Amino acid sequence: MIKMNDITRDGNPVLRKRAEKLTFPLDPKYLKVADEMMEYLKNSQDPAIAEKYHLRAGVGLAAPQIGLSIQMASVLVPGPDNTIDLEETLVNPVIVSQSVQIAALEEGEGCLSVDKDVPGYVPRHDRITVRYQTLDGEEKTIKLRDYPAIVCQHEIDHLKGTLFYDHINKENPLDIEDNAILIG
Ligand SMILES: CNC(=O)c1cccc(C)c1Nc1nc(N2CCN(c3ccccc3Cl)CC2)nc(N2CSC[C@H]2C(=O)NC)n1
Repeated sequence: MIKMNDITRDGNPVLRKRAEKLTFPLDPKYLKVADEMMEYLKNSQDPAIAEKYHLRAGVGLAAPQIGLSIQMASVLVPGPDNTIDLEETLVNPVIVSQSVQIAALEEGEGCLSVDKDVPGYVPRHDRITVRYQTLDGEEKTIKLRDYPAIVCQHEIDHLKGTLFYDHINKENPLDIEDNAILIG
């Protein structure tokens, strides 16, 4: 199972590389990686397992965060009442359209690869359309908004070597355009 010491931390050059596109059929070793990344997210969201193995909770994990510079990211976004809003492993994801409307998490963003707390709004698009391939190579297009959209932008950033704090206003971290939507 993936544990915190398997997660690359800020400063590791792999987090600043553009990840390689994957070809299909996927090498079986990458299928295993996808399973392990999703398993990490599930474990990290289970208080008992997270405590037992000292896992930081996450709703997204990108392959560069476990040292693999490949275009693969898993997202597991819970909805209300133990529902699941989004559970998917995105291969070669591309944001094909995005809203002018800006949104940000009201509490800022955290990242499993960034140990320090970096306060500030991370301006992102409130709505996005993502085109990606599933693990069996099927092309899919999904439209996302609000929290799931923020999470996918954060994970797709990882595949381009971007970290969330790159987007924070350096002069005034709590500065964001007036009509930005703050997601609580
Ligand atoms: C600095 N302030 C903050 O971090 C921050 C502070 C407060 C609120 C938010 C909302 C913040 N922000 C933030 N909180 C999260 N979690 C909330 C808790 N949750 C979770 C925790 C326990 C069980 C199950 C679950 Cl589900 C896991 C996910 N996740 C992200 N991000 C940024 S996009 C990728 C995603 C990620 O997975 N990061 C590791 N940001």
